Formats: sequence, C-alpha cells, structure tokens
Amino acid sequence: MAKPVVLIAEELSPATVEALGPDFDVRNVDGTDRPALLAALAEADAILIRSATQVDAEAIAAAKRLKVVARAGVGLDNVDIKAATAAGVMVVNAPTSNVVSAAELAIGHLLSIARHIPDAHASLKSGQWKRSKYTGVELYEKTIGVVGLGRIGTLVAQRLAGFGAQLLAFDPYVTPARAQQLGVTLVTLDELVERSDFITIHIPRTPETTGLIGTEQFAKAKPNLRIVNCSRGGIIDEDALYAALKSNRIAGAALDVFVQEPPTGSPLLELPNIQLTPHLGASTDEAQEKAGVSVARSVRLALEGELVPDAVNVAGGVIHQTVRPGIPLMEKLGQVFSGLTDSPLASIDVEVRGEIVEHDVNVLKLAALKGIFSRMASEQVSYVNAPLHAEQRGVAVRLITDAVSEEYRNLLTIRGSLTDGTQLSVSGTLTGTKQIQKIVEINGYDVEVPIAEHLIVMIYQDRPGIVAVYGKEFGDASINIAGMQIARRSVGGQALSVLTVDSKVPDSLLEHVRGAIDADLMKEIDIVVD
Ligand SMILES: NC(=O)C1=CN([C@@H]2O[C@H](COP(=O)(O)OP(=O)(O)OC[C@H]3O[C@@H](n4cnc5c(N)ncnc54)[C@H](O)[C@@H]3O)[C@@H](O)[C@H]2O)C=CC1
Ligand SMILES: O=C(O)CCC(=O)C(=O)O
Repeated sequence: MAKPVVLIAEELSPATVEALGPDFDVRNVDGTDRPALLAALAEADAILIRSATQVDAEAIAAAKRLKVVARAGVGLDNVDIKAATAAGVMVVNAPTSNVVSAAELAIGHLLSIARHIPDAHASLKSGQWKRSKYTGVELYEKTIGVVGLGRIGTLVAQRLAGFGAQLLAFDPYVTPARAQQLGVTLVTLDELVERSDFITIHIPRTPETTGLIGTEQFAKAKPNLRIVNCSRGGIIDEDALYAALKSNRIAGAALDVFVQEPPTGSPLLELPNIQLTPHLGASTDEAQEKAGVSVARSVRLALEGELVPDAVNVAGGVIHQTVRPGIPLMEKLGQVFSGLTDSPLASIDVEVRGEIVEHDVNVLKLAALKGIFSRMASEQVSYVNAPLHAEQRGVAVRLITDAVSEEYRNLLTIRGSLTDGTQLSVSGTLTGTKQIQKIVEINGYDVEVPIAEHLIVMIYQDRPGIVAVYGKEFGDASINIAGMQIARRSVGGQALSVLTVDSKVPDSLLEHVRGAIDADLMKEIDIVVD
C-alpha cells in the first residue's frame, strides 16, 4: 500500500522528519510558490507549515485527500480553519513550542530599542565611535504596557518583573485576579497607551485586533513611548506608526512582524527610529525542534485516525486511556446504527454507561457521529466535521452519561428517532482481556455478537424451520456463516437474528431470502474502518 504523503511546505527542524519516521512519503514544496503548492496538495494527506504558507479555502479545495494541516508554531491566521473544518480536515498547531523564544525576542527588542543597540552596532562597524548619540533609557521604574496576557504576554510580564518596571496590561479576557497574581495591573487600552513608556504586543491578529493601535492611540501616547510588536503585522496600523515615528510623536518602535512579509518597499524601512527583524520570534533551535517534533507527533496520530490533543477544530478534549478503546467500537456501532435506518434521522442520543464516565467521554459522541454519517455522506467524514453533518441535517444530538451499568462494565449505546417516528438502538461493549468489540443489543433484543466486517440483521416472525431456510439459501450461494445469534422477546413473537458472514452478500440474494422467510427487516451492514 502506498505510504501517506506528508508535505513539508516550509523550512522545519530536521527533528521533524526524524519524528515522522519511515511510515510516510515525505515531500517538500515551497509553500509560497502557489501553483507548486496547489499541485502538491492534490496528493497530500498532511501538510506541515509555518507562517508563510497560505492554507486558504482554495488550497483546501485542491487537497482532496488532506486530513491534517499542521502548523509548526502558534499563530493560525494563515489557515482557513472554517474551510478546513467543513472539509473534515484537522488543524493542529504547536501552542507552546515557541512561546519562550517569542517572549525572549520581545524582551530583546525592548532592551535594544531602549539602548539603540542595532544602530550603535552598525555605527561602530562603519568605523565610527559615537557615544552620546546612542544614549538610551532604562527599563527600571518605567511603566510597561503588555497588550495580551496569554502565554507569551505572561512570560514577558514575568521576565519584565525582574527589571523593576511597573507593569500594566490590557486583555479583556483575563481576570483581574490572574493579572494580580502576575503583579500586573489590568487597565483599559486607552489607559495603557496614555501611561506607558514601553508597550509590547502579544495578541492574535483577528478582525477585532487589526489596527488596534492606530492614529488615535498614538495621539494619546507619551512622546517617549517605544512600542514593540512581536505578534502579528497589522495589529499596529503601519501607516499610523509611520506618521507617529516620522513626526517624533513617539520615540521608537521595534517590529518583528509586518502586514506584508517581507515588507519590501515599506516606508517604515527608511525611518531612523525603528528597528526591525524578519519574523524571528520562533527562530531558535529550541523552538524549531519543539515545534517540529510536536507537529510530527500530531500528524502521526491524525493519520492513524486518532484524535490529537493539539487539534484546534476538534471538540474531543483530552482522551483518557480508558476511553480510547471505546472510540473504534462506538464508530462501528454508528455504522451499524445507520445501516439499519431507512428514513432520515431526527435525533440521536449517544449514551455512555459505567466507570468510563469518570473521564471526558465527549470523543465517543464524535466517534458515534463519524460512524453514522460516514455511511450517509459522499464526502470525507471525520472527527472534525461529524458534528457539522448532524447540524446540516437538522439532527439533534445529545451525550448522556451514567456511572451505573447493570450488566456490563461499560456500555455504549446509540439511540435515535427517525423522522418517520421509528425508534432505533444499538449497544456494544468491550469484553475480556482482548477487549473484543461486541454488539450486545439491537432495538431492545439482547444479543452478543463480535463485530465483523459483514453483518446481516433480520427480523421475522418466530416460527420453526426458519433458520434452516435462510441457512440453506446462504449456503447454496456459497456465503459462509461465521457466527449467529437469535434473540426474541417472547415465544412466537418476533425474532431478531444477527449473522456474521465471511463475504459480502449480493442485494439480489438478500431480497430473495427476505421473501423466502417473509422478513420484516433484512439488512446487510458492511463495516468500514479507516
Ligand atoms: N513573532 C513570532 O514569531 C511569533 C508570534 N506569535 C504570535 O503571538 C500571538 C500570541 O501568542 P500566545 O501568547 O501564545 O497566544 P495566547 O492565545 O496564549 O494569548 C493571546 C492573548 O490575547 C488576548 N486577546 C485576544 N483578543 C484580544 C484583544 N482584542 N485585546 C486584547 N487582548 C486580546 C487573549 O485573551 C489571550 O490572553 C500569537 O497569536 C501569534 O500570532 C507567536 C509565536 C511566535
Ligand atoms: O514559524 C515561524 O517562524 C512563525 C512563528 C509564529 O509567528 C507563530 O508561531 O505564530
């Protein structure tokens, strides 16, 4: 079988390929070369990127086999997460890999803009010895405003505390108690801008944050303000920044990120009171190794059909090892469930009973939906877009948990109502040390059938001689019956029979057997496992 194709679209640490191991066909493409990227994506199962590759709706549409977009870093503004989710593509990042490096670069920029280090260095290298020109300022006892008190903002604040600075922060999503813990005073953006001698920005670029710092803010700032942006270009309005620096409305700026990267032709490059780095926040050996290894692991998991802890568009939560074996069982129960339906679904209850509910079992709901809709949808159904399939069909879904399971240690059930009023249920469990996946109930009939690739489910009027009839019909057609279970609720009532057979049964034969035993239900269900 061909190995899954993993596309590396930007320069990543060699540790990435090592961590991927030998199981993949690893290919390289320049993610900024659009035609090459789109062509390579057509065959890719996974793509690994940094910040320069645009994985937008067009790229996702070109990637029919794509299962995962892995961002070796934090920011995901170059990935269209909505389009990926709709296509069932998992998006993962490496949320903690480069935060220390980014925080240290911001501190570096703060110090070097305070002390003119880049200019003084360039001057000395050009043969000059100018000392008074490069007189700077201290951070000690200055007011420093941190915009965004998330992972990186927090690391920056912790490090700046050692400089004896007074710290302010603006972050509407952080509690004052959390800020207080860090020795930071939470203020409004206006207050932060008005009071700060230095500002450092650590927020994502979103429609809300684009242009957050612009002409209005620079007008309120102290003339000695020095502002650093190591998060994303465009959060400081570049035109407003140019005007503020050009007119000495503020004292200086340091940028690692730009609206357009590289910022070729930007007038900012000409200013004397700005220092610039080419998006180097994550460019350390340590960050690159951590990011590469982290996304390689995520890609392995994703391509093995597992859920991934760092996935940003899967609501699965952390999966406990006790819950993990239930995932493939639930997915197969989902396939059995939808194999038994004849009408559209109205509602689904995913029920989880037993000790397992001590842990987060949300992932079992996703697995059930994946199993159910993979039989109904023509496009790829994954843990990512399975809830969307339910939503688009107007199917109400509930997860019901109960710590008590009377007969089995853990019992998984999918119960649903169809739009024609029919009620349907399928239950399963894992038995023995080998954790054999078994169906233990269908529509209220108790059975105990190991799940096999080909199942036949029949419901008919219980009467003598029926088993011999369908046994002969299948035998005559060379269909080998590997296992069989018959259940009934009362003598002479209806009986449900589940057969496991070694090969697929042609529709014409099923129809023939249905007629021969006058069955009320006759279904073959082929279980597909990806
Ligand atoms: N220059 C570089 O190479 C790097 C840049 N980054 C950038 O740094 C950004 C921050 O990274 P993390 O700290 O890991 O993210 P994070 O998600 O941990 O923190 C972001 C913080 O911003 C806050 N926030 C969101 N919207 C806001 C708004 N409108 N006003 C004020 N605060 C707001 C959030 O509440 C959160 O606390 C990333 O989004 C990424 O774009 C990250 C790594 C490297
Ligand atoms: O990979 C890079 O160099 C960019 C890092 C970055 O900006 C991020 O992780 O958000």
